[in-house]
Amino acid sequence: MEGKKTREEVEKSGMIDTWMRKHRLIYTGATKHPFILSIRDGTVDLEAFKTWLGQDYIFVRAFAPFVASVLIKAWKESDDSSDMEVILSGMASLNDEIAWFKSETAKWGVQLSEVVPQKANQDYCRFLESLMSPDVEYTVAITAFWAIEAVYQASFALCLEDGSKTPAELRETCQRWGNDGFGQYCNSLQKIANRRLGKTPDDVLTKAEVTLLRVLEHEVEFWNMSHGAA
Ligand SMILES: Cc1ncc(CO)c(N)n1
Repeated sequence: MEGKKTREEVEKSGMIDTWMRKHRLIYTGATKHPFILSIRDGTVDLEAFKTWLGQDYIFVRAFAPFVASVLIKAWKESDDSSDMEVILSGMASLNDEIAWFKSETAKWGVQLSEVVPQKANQDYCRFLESLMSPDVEYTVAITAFWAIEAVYQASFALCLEDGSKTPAELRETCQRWGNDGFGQYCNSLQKIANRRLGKTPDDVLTKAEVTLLRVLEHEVEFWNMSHGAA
């Protein structure tokens, strides 16, 4: 029988892996959502895809300042100067991403000026804003940042696996988050989070775990906007 792991044992394997096992169900709910599975099996409703596209553009506009706030925390609090470069590379790709959203929405005939943020999106953006507060520890913020990116990486990578029937016109979208480079970037974020979580006091550790769960819940709700629970 497996006993409770000591703090020391958990640190060796990495807190993120431990939490992923512990919260497997909600993690799977966020990364293998019916909307993603519908892309993967080729049955996706293109109206649902367009809804996601317009809503995600709004999300990314709020996500960029959140990433900027993580950069500030890294600069002030990090014990490793290379953290900043990883976060900065993430900011640079967001610049690219915003341009991509503009051309992709134009391609699909989605009028960005007419997209109204839905409730799940508003809630998620408000949550991001709460994490931008200087009172939120760098360790908590970087854990959230990793989770937000990792959900998209895992979800879209699934649509590119052998045997997936992702429609040709959606492959570029899936590549954006499902490509190996983005996977490496998520691994770098995970390493930073693990390093920080390995030496954080218990109260901050608990805050980071709760924040991770909130991210996963918001991701599920976000997918639900386009597909499922109306
Ligand atoms: C909702 C959501 N989560 C994560 C990402 C990853 O950048 C995104 N673009 N949108």
